[in-house]
Amino acid sequence: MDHDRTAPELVRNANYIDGVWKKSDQGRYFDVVDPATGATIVRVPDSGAADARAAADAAHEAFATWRKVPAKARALIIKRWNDLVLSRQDELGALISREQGKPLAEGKGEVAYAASYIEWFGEEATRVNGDVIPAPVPGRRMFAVKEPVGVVAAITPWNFPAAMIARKIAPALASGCTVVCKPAEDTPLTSLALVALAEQAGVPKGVINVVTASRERTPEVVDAWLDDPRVRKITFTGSTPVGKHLARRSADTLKKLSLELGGNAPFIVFEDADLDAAVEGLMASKFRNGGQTCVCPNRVFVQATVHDAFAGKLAARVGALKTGPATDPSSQIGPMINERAIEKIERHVEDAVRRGAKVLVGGSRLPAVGPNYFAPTVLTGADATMACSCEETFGPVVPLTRFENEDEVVAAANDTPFGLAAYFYSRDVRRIWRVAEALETGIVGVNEGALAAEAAPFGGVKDSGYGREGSVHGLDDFLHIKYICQGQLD
Ligand SMILES: NC(=O)C1=CN([C@@H]2O[C@H](COP(=O)(O)OP(=O)(O)OC[C@H]3O[C@@H](n4cnc5c(N)ncnc54)[C@H](OP(=O)(O)O)[C@@H]3O)[C@@H](O)[C@H]2O)C=CC1
Ligand SMILES: O=C(O)CCCC(=O)O
Repeated sequence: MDHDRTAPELVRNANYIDGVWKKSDQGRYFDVVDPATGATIVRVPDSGAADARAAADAAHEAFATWRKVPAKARALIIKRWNDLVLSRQDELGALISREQGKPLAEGKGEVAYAASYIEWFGEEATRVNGDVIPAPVPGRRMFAVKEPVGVVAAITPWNFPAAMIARKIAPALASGCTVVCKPAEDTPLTSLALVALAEQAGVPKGVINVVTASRERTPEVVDAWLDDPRVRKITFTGSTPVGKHLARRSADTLKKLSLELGGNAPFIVFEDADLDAAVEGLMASKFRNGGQTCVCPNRVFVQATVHDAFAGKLAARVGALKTGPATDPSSQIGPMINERAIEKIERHVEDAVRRGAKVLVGGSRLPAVGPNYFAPTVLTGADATMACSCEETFGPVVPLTRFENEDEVVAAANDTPFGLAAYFYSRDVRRIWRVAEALETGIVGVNEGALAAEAAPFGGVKDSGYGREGSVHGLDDFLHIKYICQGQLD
């Protein structure tokens, strides 16, 4: 690490298994690369099946004792973890920005966001209440108690390397589960740093285990967990094809699954909207993490009567965005995560233009800024035949589609296999409830572009997955319900 101030104790280059920092069984490593420059930051273990099994062994053994630690004691450890994370916000923010590319303010913001989930689930740990059920016959006592499911495998993406770890590992710890985790190839360092802080906070050995792997070896690691009947749950955030693969491969051991998968969020601007507020909301939601967020608007529908006014205001804002590395505090859009991401964005823009869309702003790579940069882009004349309307672009591209009426736009918004988030702007209260109820998504933003909050249930429907993270529902998937029935004693 050259240009940031992250202390060496937070920049780990080892797996963490059974409370020990160790290299992989085979002694292999892979490079973690700075997406802004392509330079190697550090090398971490390229693990395989033996490392995955060792992690599962440790998690299984630790489960026997961790599940019995009183909820209040677990909550105190989680609270200490939260305090340590917040006390290192600047360093962790710099590390996130370094390996993931998001601007420094967003990197630090993600640390606070991650900590909010840790704090939340620390508090929720003490509220895992059961039921006393009225018995249908005299003398009988009936109870429903909640128990941790067991070892949980957390497979996390690169776009929010801290927040995704926090909102998977914190509820697991809170409910009494133990964890094996495999972070994305592109961003293992933040996960390892968070786990180093969990260790300092007093999380006992074996309760959290992290195994890093390159894209090539990831299936070997995850398959070892999928085949292991001791792993009782998978919590995954990432692409829909990988999520479906995990669901199929979990069938033989009937694991519980939480799948937070891709989106194709519609953002609808009705003619009765406050156009300036709609532009603000779109800027906040679309350009968060450079457009690499599963709840980012992917299709923007604007009613014909206000289309040109909205497009003009939006183009002015998007054209003024500053693209550059996290080392420059004025950067608002960082590099995309890797060459594959840039290629997908470029393919979507080229396809849209070939099918008749017009580039209002941007439209191409920015090689003068660096290898993985794409200009913030606004397209007009987008339609449902274009790749940018059917697939998640995951980049800073806003395709505008003109619409005439409410029925037409709701049908278009729902015309996708995905169902994670949707947004619309309107000042008509009757329309607000009608449209919010008609949209087939797990999350709806009404006159609001920034929806994220630890107290809110986050998750989708249809091909965007199932299960909810955060909120009072966020522990449900880590628990099962046991019915205890006591008969009459003489
Ligand atoms: N819902 C969301 O927040 C996210 C959505 N996406 C969508 O997916 C697209 C592709 O991104 P990508 O990073 O390739 O997403 P992936 O779904 O491939 O990666 C997410 C996680 O799954 C792991 N993984 C990949 N293949 C397997 C496998 N066969 N078995 C088990 N685990 C696996 C990855 O490991 P490794 O990194 O080592 O391959 C990573 O930890 C994006 O453009 C975006 O559209 C991506 C990330 C997050
Ligand atoms: O799945 C993602 O893209 C990360 C979650 C973003 C959020 O919490 O808003």
